[in-house]
Amino acid sequence: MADSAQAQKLVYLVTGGCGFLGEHVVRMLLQQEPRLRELRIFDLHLGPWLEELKTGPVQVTAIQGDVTQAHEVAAAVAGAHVVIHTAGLVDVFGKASPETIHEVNVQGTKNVIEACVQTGTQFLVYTSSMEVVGPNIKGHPFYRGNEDTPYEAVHRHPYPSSKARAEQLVLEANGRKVRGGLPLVTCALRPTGIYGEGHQIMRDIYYQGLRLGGRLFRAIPASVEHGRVYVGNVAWMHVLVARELQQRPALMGGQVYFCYDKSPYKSYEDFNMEFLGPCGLRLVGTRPLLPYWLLMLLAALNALLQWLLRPLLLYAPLLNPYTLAMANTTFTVSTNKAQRHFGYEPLFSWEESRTRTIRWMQAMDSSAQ
Ligand SMILES: NC(=O)c1ccc[n+]([C@@H]2O[C@H](COP(=O)([O-])OP(=O)(O)OC[C@H]3O[C@@H](n4cnc5c(N)ncnc54)[C@H](O)[C@@H]3O)[C@@H](O)[C@H]2O)c1
Ligand SMILES: CC(C)[C@@H](O)CC[C@@H](C)[C@H]1CC[C@H]2[C@@H]3[C@H](O)C=C4C[C@@H](O)CC[C@]4(C)[C@H]3CC[C@]12C
Repeated sequence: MADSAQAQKLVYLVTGGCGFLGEHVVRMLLQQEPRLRELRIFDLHLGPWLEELKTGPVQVTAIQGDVTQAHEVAAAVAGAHVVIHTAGLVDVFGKASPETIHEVNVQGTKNVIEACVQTGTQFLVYTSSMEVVGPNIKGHPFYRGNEDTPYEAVHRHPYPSSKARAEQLVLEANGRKVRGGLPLVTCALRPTGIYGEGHQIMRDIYYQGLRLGGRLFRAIPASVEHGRVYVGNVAWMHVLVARELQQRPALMGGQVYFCYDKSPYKSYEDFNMEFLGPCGLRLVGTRPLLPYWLLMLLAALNALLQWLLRPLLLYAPLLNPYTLAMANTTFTVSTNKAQRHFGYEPLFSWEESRTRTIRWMQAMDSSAQ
């Protein structure tokens, strides 16, 4: 909570503050940012849990709004010192149209940038994604790369394309004069696959395993490493970068930082079993049970079914051509740029991250009984 020795004078705005990552960012700010006077939470869907936050010393303002509506964004941003922009449509399952994904992720980000410029907010942190880099459409591996590793970032899918364009807009906006004449200072954080309390995909995979009698069937070789990072550490990096951006604008302005911690390098499926195993699930097979060409055929059939059924219902399984290609392509990061630039160290160890996630899943499991 706030330290009396440090004046509580800053106003922060978190867009997407009721999402999986956003909620952790909101709670981390209230715990770790002593200069906070007001915390504004802007989201299309406000959570009931926000009410419990309004009893503390920091003024918590919940704002129901849409980032695609420029006037709503401008009203929320006006008077804020720092904006942390996490709001986005995270869809690789074909649930939303490409146009909607672009409208939210790109136009929404444009609206946030223009709101900062028009109202005089000087600091903007954008939640980007590993997918801005890859895996690319050619399936090139990115093995323990960093922010400077050369890689052919080529995207066709609406989601990574929208994140790449939004990140580019944020970085290009660095240095623009905001109202009052001061420069806008921006940076972008690129989480790899985030896990932890509230991760909807992990929840979906767990219930899929329950439906299959407690079993999951290996589809991806164990040798394919996929970067993962604990949500609490991603939230901590957002809080720290927002603070240090104010102190070191020349160094950090216009920069990108991968989000990382000590989570082990494993395949997507093996990593998930760190949490699903203690909840009673079993991963069948030491190597993929089906040949890759058959998986590709099944993924293509899922995509065809989704298209055929769309007028009647939303069919959006985990397996589609894009998710299969992603899961089957090594993408891991090994970097210390955030540590070098603003002293980032993970707040949660791998053991703590794993324990917290397991506890969340077991609590979910008991409520599902
Ligand atoms: N989950 C991951 O593994 C991961 C990895 C890297 C980056 N990211 C990025 O982190 C951010 C948060 O992702 P998440 O996993 O928490 O997703 P999420 O869907 O749980 O949260 C997104 C939040 O944004 C809100 N939102 C969506 N459209 C909006 C709109 N038009 N106006 C206002 N609010 C809107 C949603 O209501 C939701 O609360 C996204 O920008 C995503 O691209 C996520
Ligand atoms: C059905 C099997 C092939 C199964 O293994 C599919 C897993 C698949 C659903 C996930 C594999 C990799 C995930 C993505 C990755 O963790 C990074 C992401 C970036 C982030 O910005 C949004 C989420 C995601 C695209 C994440 C989505 C699920 C996977 C594709």
